[in-house]
Amino acid sequence: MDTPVRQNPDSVETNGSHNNTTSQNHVSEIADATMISLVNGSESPEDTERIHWESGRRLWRTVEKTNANTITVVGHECVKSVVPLDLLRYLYLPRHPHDRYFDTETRTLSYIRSRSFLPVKSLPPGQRKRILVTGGAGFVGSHLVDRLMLMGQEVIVIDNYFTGRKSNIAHWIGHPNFELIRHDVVDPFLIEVDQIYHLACPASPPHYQHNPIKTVKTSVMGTINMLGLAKRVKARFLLASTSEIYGDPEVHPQTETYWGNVNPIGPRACYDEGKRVAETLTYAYRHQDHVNVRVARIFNTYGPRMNENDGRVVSNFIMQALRGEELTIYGDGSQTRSFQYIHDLVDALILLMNNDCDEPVNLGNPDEYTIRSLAELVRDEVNPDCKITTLKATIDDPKRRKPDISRAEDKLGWKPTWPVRQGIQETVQYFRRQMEAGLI
Ligand SMILES: O=c1ccn([C@@H]2O[C@H](COP(=O)(O)OP(=O)(O)O[C@H]3OC[C@@H](O)[C@H](O)[C@H]3O)[C@@H](O)[C@H]2O)c(=O)[nH]1
Repeated sequence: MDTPVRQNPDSVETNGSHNNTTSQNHVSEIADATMISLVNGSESPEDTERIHWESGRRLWRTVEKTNANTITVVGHECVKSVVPLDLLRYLYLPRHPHDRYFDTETRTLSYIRSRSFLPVKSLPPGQRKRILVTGGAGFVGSHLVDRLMLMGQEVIVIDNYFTGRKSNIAHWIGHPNFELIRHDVVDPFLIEVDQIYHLACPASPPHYQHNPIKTVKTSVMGTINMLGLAKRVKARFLLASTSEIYGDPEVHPQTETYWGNVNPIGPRACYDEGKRVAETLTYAYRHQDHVNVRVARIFNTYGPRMNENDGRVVSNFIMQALRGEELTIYGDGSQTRSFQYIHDLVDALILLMNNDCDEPVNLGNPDEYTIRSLAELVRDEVNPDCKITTLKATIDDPKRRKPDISRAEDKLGWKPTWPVRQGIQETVQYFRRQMEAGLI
């Protein structure tokens, strides 16, 4: 049951568990089309994918990969969340930022109004849902929004931009299926919707510890407000909970039946206990008021659109390596985490929302790494000359963390498909391009 922790990053294979190969033979030639090249993983010409994009119409083709393990689509047919990866990458990994131009001489940014939107599925009215995503401008929220939009759903985002950014979802502003509202979930909010993905809350330890009272308020009052809304409009409610509810776990790997080991007065308590209460509230509304609820316990997740100054380990290491700085390990680096790529999480969130399972479900990648081995992996990928240094350990830092995902496998038919190295490569590409574009 307990598989070995990765010590040597070279042992990370791009093993072929990913299904996702697809062939698109739909080729169109448009003389004046703007061409966007999207490159998957290696930048060899055979691996190039191209989108032809013209006046609101996307006419596209992908070149079949020579490597059968390459991921070219994400999502699950049973919930109609399947989307070609190149479309998503167009949104978070454009060769050139499509809505802005940075003048390096004057250091000014010119924003260009988008000419057109990526095509979204046209769903019959009976199938199209109105979906509220709280925290939809954040890292996880914005990827979820992209997927829901491409699936043809009607999406309403509320965000107070404490850690979220308008630029994460700017590409949908003005779309008839999309609405963006600046709102803090601590205050009540009324709207007619069918589903609520409740993600709003700072998730990185430095961010949630910055104002612990506000973090508790966000978790508790925000969740009460959204559950109250779900009750009133009879919407299905999904809570983004966290592996942090297990605290510094004494059970390894962590199953959903484990009650956790949380210091209630430590610096992490505002988040850990806040989310524990959020879960308590969710099941209280289920039992007392028959609200239809789902609870996702999200383990460490990384990917493009993390804030460069987020403070979490993956973005810290990548930014340090890109800047040629020392990679900072807190403590001796023997603590472990299991890292899941963002697309795997979005797949699972949509599956869970549309599944009958109303028990908490762990969502994470069980591939466990020591923090030191992660530092070595990032260093080797980005800049082998970088040094790795150790700093003081943080208080109450969990020593080991790894999800038992049997319930997700069993109930949702889901398991992660992105190997860590591959996700890291794509995240590095993202941050590199953000730097090149002068955005960070
Ligand atoms: O620069 C750094 C940053 C972090 N770390 C260490 O790396 C490990 C992971 O730290 P992170 O801040 O990325 O994430 P944590 O696991 O502590 O918390 C996370 O848990 C799960 C999610 O719900 C949240 O995103 C977040 O709270 C910790 O041991 C931390 O001390 C470093 O060694 N160096």
